[in-house]
Amino acid sequence: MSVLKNEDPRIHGIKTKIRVVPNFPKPGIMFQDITTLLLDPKSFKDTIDLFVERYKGKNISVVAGIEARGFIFGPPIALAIGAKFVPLRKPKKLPGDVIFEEYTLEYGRDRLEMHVGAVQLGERALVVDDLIATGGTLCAAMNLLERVGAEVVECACLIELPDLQGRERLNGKPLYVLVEYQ
Ligand SMILES: O=P(O)(O)OC[C@H]1O[C@H](OP(=O)(O)OP(=O)(O)O)[C@H](O)[C@@H]1O
Ligand SMILES: Nc1ncnc2[nH]cnc12
Repeated sequence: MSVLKNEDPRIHGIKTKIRVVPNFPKPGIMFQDITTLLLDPKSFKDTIDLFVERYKGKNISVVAGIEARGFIFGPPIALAIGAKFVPLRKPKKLPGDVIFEEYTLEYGRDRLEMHVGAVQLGERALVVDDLIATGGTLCAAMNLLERVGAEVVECACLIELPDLQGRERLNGKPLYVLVEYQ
């Protein structure tokens, strides 16, 4: 993990709680495991607090969380800033009418779906996930929101893998991350 100048002192604690598992789920992947962070209530709370401090008062009406790990961080952020939470789900999980976007991953292909009617024209949205790798997932999430006329204010992730240059797929949308893993 890199140490950034002037970074919030809580970030160091957060970094130490993320476990890196080599060769999972495939050879060559350095898997960033946030389940170890969740075992430490202080670091978990610090993570949520840092996002809430950034987004409170920014007039965000919807937090869109990406399945599965965006469902861990998105809802507490949404509650704390007074926004609704919209789950962006993997295929065939949502019971109502959906729109979908397909994308490629560091280790495969997938699709995200969103309920029609969950987000209205003109809403201000924050997209939340645990990690950006190639950026395909966040790009698909933003496309879903923009297709229904929402404004994506920012994407927020706990971890960025900068070597994979995922930011470049976000079409200039701002991305806020707490931790970079080189
Ligand atoms: O930037 P990208 O290359 O698109 O990759 C990032 C995505 O990969 C991981 O999820 P994964 O698809 O493994 O699903 P899971 O959370 O259901 O395990 C991670 O939680 C992000 O959602
Ligand atoms: N290296 C990684 N660790 C955890 N989740 C990921 N999603 C895509 N790449 C990942």
